Amino acid sequence: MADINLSRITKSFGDYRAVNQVSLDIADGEFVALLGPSGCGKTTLLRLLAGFEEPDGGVISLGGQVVADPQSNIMVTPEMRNLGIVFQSYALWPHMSVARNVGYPLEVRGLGRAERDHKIKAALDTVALGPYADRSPTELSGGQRQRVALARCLVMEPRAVLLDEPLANLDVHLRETMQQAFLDFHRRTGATMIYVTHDQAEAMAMADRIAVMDKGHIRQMAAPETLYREPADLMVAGFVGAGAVLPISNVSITDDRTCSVRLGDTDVAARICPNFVRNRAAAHAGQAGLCLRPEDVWVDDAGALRGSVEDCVYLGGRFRLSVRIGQDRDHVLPVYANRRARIGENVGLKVSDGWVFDRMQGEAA
Ligand SMILES: Nc1ncnc2c1ncn2[C@@H]1O[C@H](COP(=O)(O)OP(=O)(O)OP(=O)(O)O)[C@@H](O)[C@H]1O
Repeated sequence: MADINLSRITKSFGDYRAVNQVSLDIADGEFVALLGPSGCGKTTLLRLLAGFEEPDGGVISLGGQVVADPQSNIMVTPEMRNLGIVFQSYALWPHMSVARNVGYPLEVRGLGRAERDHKIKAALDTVALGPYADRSPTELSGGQRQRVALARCLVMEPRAVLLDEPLANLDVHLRETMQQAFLDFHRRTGATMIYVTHDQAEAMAMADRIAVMDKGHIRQMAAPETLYREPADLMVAGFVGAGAVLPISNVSITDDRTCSVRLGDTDVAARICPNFVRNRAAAHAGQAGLCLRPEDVWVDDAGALRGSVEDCVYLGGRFRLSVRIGQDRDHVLPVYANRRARIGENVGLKVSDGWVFDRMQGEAA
């Protein structure tokens, strides 16, 4: 297994920059998700890593070895990069048994029967498919087929495993089971894994770190809980997790981590992005945004902050409301409540947390 480094990678198709100056360091054994909306460049980045595309500029290294550097005319072929790749279509041969599908890359490499059988058994055991060795892939469920594809990738002892939306074809229930299967696989093998998805819940559930992509750029790369609690910009705040970003104009900075913001007729304490504090001018120029997650705001009849209920949905165990503060149409908060609320009801609110950042951050990108 190996660490992976991308430095200022760029790739255009005609005039369109699908990947724009992307730099990324992935540690040996790390599970990284590439997350972003359709067309943001995730698959192109994965294909550049795999060697199916050549970058226009920048350097890609695997385990310290440069595998792509157009300036120095270096372009190592996909076979020589030794990366395992799993796509959403499993690409299994229906006329071969599960065991033969898994062992086929070893046959191509010319390994002897005994060594092959040993590796096939170990790989199938890793994905908990030992008893299915003699079956045809046509007799397996979608999730089991995807696990065969993983085992086939594993027998090659790849430097890293690249996965491109591997669960996209599976139903919701099976997706959750397979997320666990991927996590078990990662724990058992210690493989470096790079997982492309546009599903933020999937990325949050599995990855050590998530790189959020938009229009060919990486907007932020961080642990899921950091992306959720401290989004760097408006795109990340909106794409990762539920909640709302309220434009606010009145921020008073307490110290380099905390501030107080004016909501309705009340002052609310919040955490503030340190970069934003450094650029104090922006805080007063109407660029501030307050990110509130639903669990940050609860109905509390004694709360000084008051608002009018616009929507009420039962989630099981609690209700999720939309509550408008004052007359401003932008100031609608996601709120949790222990009781049902009437539309139009005036409720008190308690805000326990919030994150203030520069709404204009990254907008020029
Ligand atoms: N071979 C190609 N020729 C021309 N344009 C391409 C090619 N491959 C990708 N693109 C374009 O580059 C952009 C990024 O595509 P990419 O497949 O990397 O996005 P993505 O984030 O993986 O999207 P999705 O989640 O929909 O698969 C898109 O606008 C796409 O149309």
